[in-house]
Amino acid sequence: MIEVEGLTKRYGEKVAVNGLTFTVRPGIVTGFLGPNGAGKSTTMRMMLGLDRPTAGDVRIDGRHYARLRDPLKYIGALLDAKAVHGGRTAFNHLLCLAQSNGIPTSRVREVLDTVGLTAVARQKAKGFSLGMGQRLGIAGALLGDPRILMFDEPVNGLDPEGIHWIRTLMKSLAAQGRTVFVSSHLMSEMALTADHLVVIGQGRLLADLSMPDFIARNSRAYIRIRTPQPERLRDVLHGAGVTVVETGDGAFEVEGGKPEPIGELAAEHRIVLHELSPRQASLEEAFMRLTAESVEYHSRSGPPPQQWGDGWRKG
Ligand SMILES: Nc1ncnc2c1ncn2[C@@H]1O[C@H](COP(=O)(O)OP(=O)(O)OP(=O)(O)O)[C@@H](O)[C@H]1O
Repeated sequence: MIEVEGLTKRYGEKVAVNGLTFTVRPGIVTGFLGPNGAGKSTTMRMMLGLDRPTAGDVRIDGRHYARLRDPLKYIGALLDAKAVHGGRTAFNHLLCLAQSNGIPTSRVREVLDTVGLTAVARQKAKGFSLGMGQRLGIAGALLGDPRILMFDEPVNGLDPEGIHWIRTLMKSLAAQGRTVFVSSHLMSEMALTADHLVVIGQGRLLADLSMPDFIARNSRAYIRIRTPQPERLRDVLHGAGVTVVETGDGAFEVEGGKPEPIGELAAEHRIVLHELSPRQASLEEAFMRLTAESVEYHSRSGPPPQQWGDGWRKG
């Protein structure tokens, strides 16, 4: 179990992590979600004693990281897959880690086998692909057979086979009763992997709830309508007590309900409809709504300005 209480980290004026309190429980995969710059990596670094909190506390199975003897036996982490001495072979990299943590050499062979790197164990890590590097980092996390595992953005840059492999691995580690904590900025990925979600934005806790609860609260059902007579339709629906919301792309949305009565009302008033479709908001949309206020680096929505890309015509 990982217990986080009032965890805060300031870098000068910047508050990277702001009074976080939550618990990561064993037996399930807990997804740690937040937009870029939300404070996920900083939180994970403090959990591992790599950064000192400005305030607050983290306990690993009841103890501070610094108090753990042979910490790799309690908690294994993949923070940065590139943090490997490139001149070392995969085997030697793991052997160094094992020897400094009182772990037998036989375990090095076991974890190489688990992550599928046995055939390249004697190759230097600098020649590894991104996926192989990620597998080597995971082998390091598994080395001490720890009860707690932590992965920072483990699927970044991986191909579908690699993503599937990591997802299956995380679920099986949780099924063995281990605590699995995994960060991502992609809701779609977490929806397939996590049983529980901790969502942060600008260092603050935004949600701490089970995946089914997140889905129940956020997968909003609505009806999307497009018409060439928007004013008339708005008035008719308004008159019938239906609340419509304009989406900004010329369409309307009506929360909940069924499309049939709306189609019938439109027909009764001879209003042409170009679209009348029941929709379900995706979890990605729900996540973006939840974190919208706290996104640090907004991109423009919509198409780029007209003048972009016109330069080549004049040349
Ligand atoms: N050493 C540092 N010095 C100053 N500011 C920092 C430092 N480390 C992180 N920050 C700032 O703290 C905030 C949180 O960063 P962090 O890397 O923890 O976010 P994140 O959620 O992991 O983001 P990402 O998904 O982009 O990796 C960011 O605004 C970042 O610029």
